[in-house]
Amino acid sequence: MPRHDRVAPFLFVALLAQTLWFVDRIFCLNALRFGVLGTARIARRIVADMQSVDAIQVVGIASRDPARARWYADQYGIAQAFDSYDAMLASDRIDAVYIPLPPSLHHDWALAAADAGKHLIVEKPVAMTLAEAQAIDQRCRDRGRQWLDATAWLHHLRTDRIRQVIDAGELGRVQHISVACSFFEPFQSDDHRLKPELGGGCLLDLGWYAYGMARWAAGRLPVAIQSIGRQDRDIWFRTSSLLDFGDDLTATVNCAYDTATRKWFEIAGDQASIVCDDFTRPWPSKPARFWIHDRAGSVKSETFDGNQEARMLATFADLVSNATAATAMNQQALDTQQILQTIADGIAS
Ligand SMILES: NC(=O)C1=CN([C@@H]2O[C@H](COP(=O)(O)OP(=O)(O)OC[C@H]3O[C@@H](n4cnc5c(N)ncnc54)[C@H](OP(=O)(O)O)[C@@H]3O)[C@@H](O)[C@H]2O)C=CC1
Ligand SMILES: O=C1CO[C@H](CO)[C@@H](O)[C@@H]1O
Repeated sequence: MPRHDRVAPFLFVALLAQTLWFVDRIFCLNALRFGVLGTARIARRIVADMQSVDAIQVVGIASRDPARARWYADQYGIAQAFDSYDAMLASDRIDAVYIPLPPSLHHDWALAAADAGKHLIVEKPVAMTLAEAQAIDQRCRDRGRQWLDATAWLHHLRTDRIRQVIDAGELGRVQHISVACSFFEPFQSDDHRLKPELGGGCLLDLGWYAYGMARWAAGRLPVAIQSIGRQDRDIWFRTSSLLDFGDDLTATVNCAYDTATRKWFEIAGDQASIVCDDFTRPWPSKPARFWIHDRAGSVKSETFDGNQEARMLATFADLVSNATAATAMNQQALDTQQILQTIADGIAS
């Protein structure tokens, strides 16, 4: 056989593979097709982050108000505007939904999404109660759908590095965790954070980060919690808690709407402590960072690039494409919800 006859089939296959690769890149054939429920403020940022992830395509947005959905779609380059949340869930052009609704609506819409065969990313807090969060988890498992809470700091490269520092024993034996998250009064008019019926209050909002951070650092649920709190306008404006994780590990956690913006933690070991002053989201225009203070007083710092939201979204797309549940992340979310529930029940009684 002449040489070119032998080479031709290989050239053809290579050309075909390259063409398919280009078609896939241009038309995003394998991308996870996302729809967004509601026109939340946070969705503007997350939609932009979704649009930066190759494995994701934002194909629709739904609103209670069709004109608002249309405006939002035009403004943010989203192909389809849906006139209602139900219409979007009924669409077979949507594989997954992002749910940035007020907390009291997360449970019902997450169940509806899973029932409609959608994978889902639900904003924090996952739900109002542990029972609701567990129901979402169970329903997704029953329907073979993946879910994740949008707690982006857990996905930052910095967070992986902090875990490494702890696991490598650089802090020695970890004894105490301190966390504080706050900002001074929700300022948007009509903010769901100020409305008890929509799940308002600092405990579900900022407590999700603060108590969740303590659970993440400890790697388990506390065995006992003591809390005090202050309410204003029927919602939590401040809670402060002492958590006992057993085995001589404790934490103090504060979340509030009555102090200026704070988002810091310290994990203290018997050899050194690690301090981070912006763990929920890096301060604007600054690289993500932390400091390790050792017992001799020397300090070293590390900084990190990277977009935690984009990394979270890429992780989710990967989980869906591999049909793998986010088991550890889901457990972190359920445990966080359990801690918040215990605190709310404990202070209220
Ligand atoms: N991960 C993060 O960094 C952040 C997370 N969040 C979380 O995201 C969620 C949304 O917060 P945020 O962006 O402030 O929300 P917004 O108040 O800006 O928007 C919520 C959207 O929900 C829809 N909605 C449906 N029913 C109601 C209702 N009864 N009242 C009000 N809105 C309703 C509305 O869309 P429409 O009318 O178009 O249907 C509205 O635009 C919360 O769970 C919050 O905790 C918030 C900020 C940052
Ligand atoms: O999740 C969020 C990010 O942080 C904000 C405060 O700075 C919260 O209010 C919001 O709900």
